[in-house]
Amino acid sequence: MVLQAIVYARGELRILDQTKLPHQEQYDSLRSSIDGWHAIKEMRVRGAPAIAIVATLALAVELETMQTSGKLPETAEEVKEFVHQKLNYLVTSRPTAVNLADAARKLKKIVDAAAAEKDSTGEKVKNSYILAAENMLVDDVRDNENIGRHGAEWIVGNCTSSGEKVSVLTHCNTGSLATAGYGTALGVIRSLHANGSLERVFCTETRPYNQGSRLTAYELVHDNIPATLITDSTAAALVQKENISAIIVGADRVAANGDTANKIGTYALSILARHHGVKFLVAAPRTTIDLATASGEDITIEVRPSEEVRQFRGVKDRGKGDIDSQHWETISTAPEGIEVWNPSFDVTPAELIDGIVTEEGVVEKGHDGVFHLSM
Ligand SMILES: CSC[C@H]1O[C@H](OP(=O)(O)O)[C@H](O)[C@@H]1O
Repeated sequence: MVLQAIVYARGELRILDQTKLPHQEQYDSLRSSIDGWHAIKEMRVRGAPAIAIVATLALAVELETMQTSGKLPETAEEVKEFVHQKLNYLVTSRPTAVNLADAARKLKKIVDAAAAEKDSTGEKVKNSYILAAENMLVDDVRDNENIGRHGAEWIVGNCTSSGEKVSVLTHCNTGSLATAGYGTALGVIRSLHANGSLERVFCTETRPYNQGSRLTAYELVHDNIPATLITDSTAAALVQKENISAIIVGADRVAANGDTANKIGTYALSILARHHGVKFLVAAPRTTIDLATASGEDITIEVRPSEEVRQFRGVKDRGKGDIDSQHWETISTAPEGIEVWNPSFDVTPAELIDGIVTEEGVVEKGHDGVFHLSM
């Protein structure tokens, strides 16, 4: 059965609460942009593409409900203004990933055009928004499958001698739980596995939110892909001792020069890769490329609550099938007095990135040593 983090039908949106995984599969209904904002802020849904899709679909559900309950404003201008206001609110949920801001920019243009049409109405503007938001959901899965194909071909062509299987290392979660489906870096890994080229994937636990041990491991077990979970601090020993052909990660924002913001710990992996002569790839749809941001220095890095570091959310396993939310325990692992710095992302400089895998293909640096990116 395909793993679905986002379940959408016109007027209805449900998300798999990722704070409960891997032990509990609970879907939450989102009925408004406020519901969407909180789901993203609380990381019940996370991952750059998934954040954009859930936020924009939450507003689509809100608009559809307004119409079915007779509360949708009559005029095109009023609905256009409402959409602008709600998108401006939604983009404040998390600052680093660019996909939501990119989607908001595109959707504002779409509703502006719909509102400018002769004899436009509130309903016409609403419909233009909903259709565009629904298309983004469909486009994301198609883009991820193309990313997977291009990335797998590149790795086989550049990281192995003919016929050899590859072992790769990945960080955080970039799969069906971070997107509308299939995934970006994990999509490349799925494609390697599907074409028989994957020996094994190693995934880091990705402290402090544990996207790797809780989410990526969950996806790999679900898909029966040969995988080994390691702590973040084991990565260097792994690359030193194992034949790792490539390290492949996702992205939250790729600046115009190729500098890439991704989950904290990514920069360290890029240094490790370069030291050992291992290829380092970033996999992301072009909606993650932000040409308006010149370099990584200009990317806002989200700093999250210190409790995420101090505390560890564990579940008391009382035997199969006996786990539910009341068994969740939050165990404090550090004294209150210690100061905590908890940046959720870091920036990997373009010079340490060997390729950026997009749905159009793998972008490598030119003879001038720089990436030439397009959106
Ligand atoms: C497919 S993009 C996933 C990207 O987002 C993750 O961050 P978070 O879990 O905090 O949303 C991580 O940086 C992944 O690479």
